[in-house]
Amino acid sequence: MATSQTTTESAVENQTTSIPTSAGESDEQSRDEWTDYRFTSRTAIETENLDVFYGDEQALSDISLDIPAESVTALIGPSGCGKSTFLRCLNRMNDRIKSARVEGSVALGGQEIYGDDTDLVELRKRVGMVFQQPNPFPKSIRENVSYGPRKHGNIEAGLLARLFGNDAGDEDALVERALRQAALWEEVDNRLEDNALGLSGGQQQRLCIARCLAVDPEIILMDEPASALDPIATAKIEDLIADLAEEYTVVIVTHNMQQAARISDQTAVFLTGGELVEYDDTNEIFENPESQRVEDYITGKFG
Ligand SMILES: Nc1ncnc2c1ncn2[C@@H]1O[C@H](COP(=O)(O)OP(=O)(O)OP(=O)(O)O)[C@@H](O)[C@H]1O
Repeated sequence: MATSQTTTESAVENQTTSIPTSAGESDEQSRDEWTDYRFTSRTAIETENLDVFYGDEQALSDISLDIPAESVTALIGPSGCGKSTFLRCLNRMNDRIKSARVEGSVALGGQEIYGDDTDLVELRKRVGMVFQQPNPFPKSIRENVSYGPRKHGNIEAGLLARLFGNDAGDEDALVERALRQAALWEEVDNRLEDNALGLSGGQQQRLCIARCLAVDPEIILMDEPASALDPIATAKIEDLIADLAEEYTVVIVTHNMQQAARISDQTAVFLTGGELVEYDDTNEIFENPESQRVEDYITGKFG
């Protein structure tokens, strides 16, 4: 969790105190916008009236929701309903797609990210991303982890000092920390100079998570991070996600509803047409959904 962004954090605090409590707000009002007055923790991500188009095709329609910090939020829904598109809005990865047009607002810690003055490199450090297919660089395990901090000049610019205080070590300390956080250290500590492509798929995915953690993000976006992995590797990733949520805000796209039920605190259900149909505590979504369409989806009647 980045601790240097004092401005951001105070913005968050201001924002949190200005959110009305459930008293005085009807359920209908809060549900209208899927902004959450019941989750108690502070809001990490706030989207408002978010629309995304690819050319003339609308992929997301009027998405407003608040994502609480230091928790796991699952995005589920049938293929093509806009889950990945939504995820990519949160670190402006859609900017890289020529035909994509994003309208509306996304704020991180109260700070709008769709302004011309947003530093995209800084944004993507704050909001890391892990993809479906593990994609380590064809370099050593160590270089995979140290690449980001080196590229961004963080090692020299004080990331180590921030993470380790006066005992700031060196690159080794940063690499070890990230690999430990990604639950990979014990498996690779004696082969840090080996090529990362020699690791198993599950290890490669944890290495990609370590690479993301090494630049000290606040938010980790995961797009089906376990769908290419076997059940044992999947279980390790799921355990890791639970641990990460103690310190980071995790938003995960998954097709696996049992996985969403197991690992997430909140679940957002998108349905065809890029519509957010329901967003609630995960237990509510799976045990007591409000919408018939959501019930039909999670009971496998379509999708
Ligand atoms: N780069 C792109 N260019 C054009 N259209 C796109 C692009 N990416 C996504 N789309 C379209 O936007 C819609 C939403 O796609 P998206 O990948 O966000 O859905 P999804 O719910 O993540 O799907 P899946 O579960 O199959 O990964 C789909 O109709 C898709 O064809």
